[in-house]
Amino acid sequence: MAHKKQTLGEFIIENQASFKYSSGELSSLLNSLRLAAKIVNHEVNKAGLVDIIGAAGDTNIQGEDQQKLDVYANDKFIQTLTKRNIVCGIASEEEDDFITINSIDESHGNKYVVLIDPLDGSSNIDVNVSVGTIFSIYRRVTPVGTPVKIEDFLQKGSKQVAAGYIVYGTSTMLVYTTGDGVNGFTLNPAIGSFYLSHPKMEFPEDGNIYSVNEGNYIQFPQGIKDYIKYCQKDEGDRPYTSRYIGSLVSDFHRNMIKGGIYMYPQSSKNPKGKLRLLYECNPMAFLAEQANGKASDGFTRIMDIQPTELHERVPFICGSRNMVDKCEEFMKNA
Ligand SMILES: O=P(O)(O)OC[C@H]1O[C@](O)(COP(=O)(O)O)[C@@H](O)[C@@H]1O
Repeated sequence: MAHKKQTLGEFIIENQASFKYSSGELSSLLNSLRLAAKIVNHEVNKAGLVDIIGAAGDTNIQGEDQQKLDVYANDKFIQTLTKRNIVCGIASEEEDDFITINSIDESHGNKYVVLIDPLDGSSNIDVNVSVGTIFSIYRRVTPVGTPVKIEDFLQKGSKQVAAGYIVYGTSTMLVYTTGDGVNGFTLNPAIGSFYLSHPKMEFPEDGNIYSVNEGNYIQFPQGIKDYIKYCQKDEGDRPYTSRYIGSLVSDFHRNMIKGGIYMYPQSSKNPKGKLRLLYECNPMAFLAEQANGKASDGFTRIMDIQPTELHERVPFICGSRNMVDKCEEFMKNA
């Protein structure tokens, strides 16, 4: 029975049995993500003091300038996961292609792949606004004993076995699901342990917060424009409040606690939107659905979309169930 003050380590072990493939491997994998989160958190917290903010001087496959903290977080998560002989492959926003990881006995015996956005909200790193890490975990579909292949990563979101995020904000939290609800753990920096602070997190069915970069308004599809006008109309429980941090993890986290909707739609500049299906939208969609929320591209459930490329983008609408339904209604009627 989950209880407050339970550490993340204890919770992982205690809930291992409820996990479909209740072997210890997923628990060890979650524990290695827990360790990497602490290492990166330490660097994020002192970002202003050490030479870790600003551009790293390279660009990633998305053509974005890599920030030093992006690169640092990417290295730390990959190193931590690689050393623990659990994963057979990693895909990252900061890596052009997936990384094949062989098991220590060279038998390609590992069963899990991890997809990761090591540092989400990178435009906020240098200005001391909360950022995050997003992870998505699948069991491989190709035979154990063979090197991992692209099809192990291009699985529908509905096949995820676990997903979560770390938010490096006023406090550092790790929030995750293994398909049995969503739980949030807060890091006690004095002790260096994550404690269960937010058991069974749920999106309120309705909310009064909408999160979207209104700077792109004129480029949005008519349905989104109509929904934004609906949110702003002085009628009933509206106008809603506009809140946009510019870090998906932070906007999602706030909306899950208070009730709200986050939108990164397609636009004339980004015909497929900006966010990446595999390591941004799918994991947040899994969490949203496990927390009684909803996630779609305006028409299709995000976790039903069949991926075709590692870094593909999709329009993303996610949050309180009734608000996403309303937004979809406007999209369909536009
Ligand atoms: O600045 P924009 O175009 O509004 O984009 C902000 C969005 O892009 C993101 O930063 C994702 O991109 P990164 O993973 O490269 O940071 C989201 O966290 C955020 O919601």
